[in-house]
Amino acid sequence: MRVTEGGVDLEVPGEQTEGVEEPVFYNPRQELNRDLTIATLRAYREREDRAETYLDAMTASGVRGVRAAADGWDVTCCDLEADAVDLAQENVARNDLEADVRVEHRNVNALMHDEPFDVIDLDPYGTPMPYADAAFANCRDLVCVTATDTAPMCGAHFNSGVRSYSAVPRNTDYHAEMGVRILLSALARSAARFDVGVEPILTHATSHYVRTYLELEHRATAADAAVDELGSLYHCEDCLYRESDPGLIADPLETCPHCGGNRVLVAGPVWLGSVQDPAFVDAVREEIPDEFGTAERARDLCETLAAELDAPTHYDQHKLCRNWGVPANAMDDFLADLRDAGYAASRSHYGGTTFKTDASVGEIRAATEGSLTN
Ligand SMILES: C[S@@+](CC[C@H](N)C(=O)[O-])C[C@H]1O[C@@H](n2cnc3c(N)ncnc32)[C@H](O)[C@@H]1O
Ligand SMILES: [Zn+2]
Repeated sequence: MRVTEGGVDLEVPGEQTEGVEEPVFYNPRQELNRDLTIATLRAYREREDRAETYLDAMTASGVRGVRAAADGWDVTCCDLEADAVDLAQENVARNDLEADVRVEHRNVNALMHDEPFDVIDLDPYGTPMPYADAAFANCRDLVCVTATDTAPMCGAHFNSGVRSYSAVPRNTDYHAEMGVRILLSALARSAARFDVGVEPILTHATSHYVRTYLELEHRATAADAAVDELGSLYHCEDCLYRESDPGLIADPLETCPHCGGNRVLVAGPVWLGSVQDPAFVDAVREEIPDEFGTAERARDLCETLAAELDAPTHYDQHKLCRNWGVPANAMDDFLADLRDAGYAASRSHYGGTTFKTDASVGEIRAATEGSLTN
């Protein structure tokens, strides 16, 4: 099957569906992820012009590497599977690229330990954690990470999440964001082992995966600063009250300060810090050309991300209203009530009914209750 994506031509094996036994060499549902990757690489190089080498660590069809090479990056593609390596080589040859692209048939962990790269892109099936140490030990500037194991990360598959992320994830109404913060916590701790500090400059949770871009600083004090961004989340299952608590030692609430209930979940260590650099996200948005297949969605996503309030968890307006036994009103009116009451509030990219605010659940109720009656 012939596919064109982002201006490059690819041959990929016939019809492919995720979850079947055949390996998925090319997943069209990840086009938004790849379009944003290319835009991010462009924005990053604008800012850091020394960045030249890009490792497409799990290349499959070669699509990321070919697209990056077409943009002038010095690319190495790698895959463990011989079929993928053959396919990637064919796709590199098919595109008449000016730059040489190397395709390695190796376990990428060994490759990453052997040579440094400016940018490393980890795009495995499931959790990226088995590759994190080698990436942080040897990457110079930027590590890009996809994680598709959302059920473990968000606490729905609890034991698997604990094993993969050495943390306690909890299944809450902000499950995708729990996944983001569990993933970032594990990545920050992996990097810290090598005296590397991470700063997430772009992060999104989109249709069953999380994607994050971590800028690295190779200094022990930067690693300390990243570890300082970790902490715990306490979450009341009854009234949806939540609280964040910085530091690696949790001091869990015995009862909920809002409703007095004792069904308080504790999650952590999670990343409590920022997950974007809004100015960088704006720059990424500027690098998305109309020709990209997901241009409109990618730009909308960047716009929402850049405007998203920097708070550790989001709320779902419908879930709150259901809990309160009142019908939900228009999101813009709801957010306007919060702002009129003096709170910061924004939409969030986790879904059309989600928002962020610095108000507590009780304060949200009080600020919006006038507009939420039948
Ligand atoms: C999700 S696919 C990659 C998709 C591709 N990056 C894209 O955007 O279409 C994961 C790939 O990782 C490869 N892989 C798994 N473990 C690996 C390892 N240790 N080293 C290198 N490649 C590996 C698999 O063979 C598979 O082709
Ligand atoms: Zn409560």
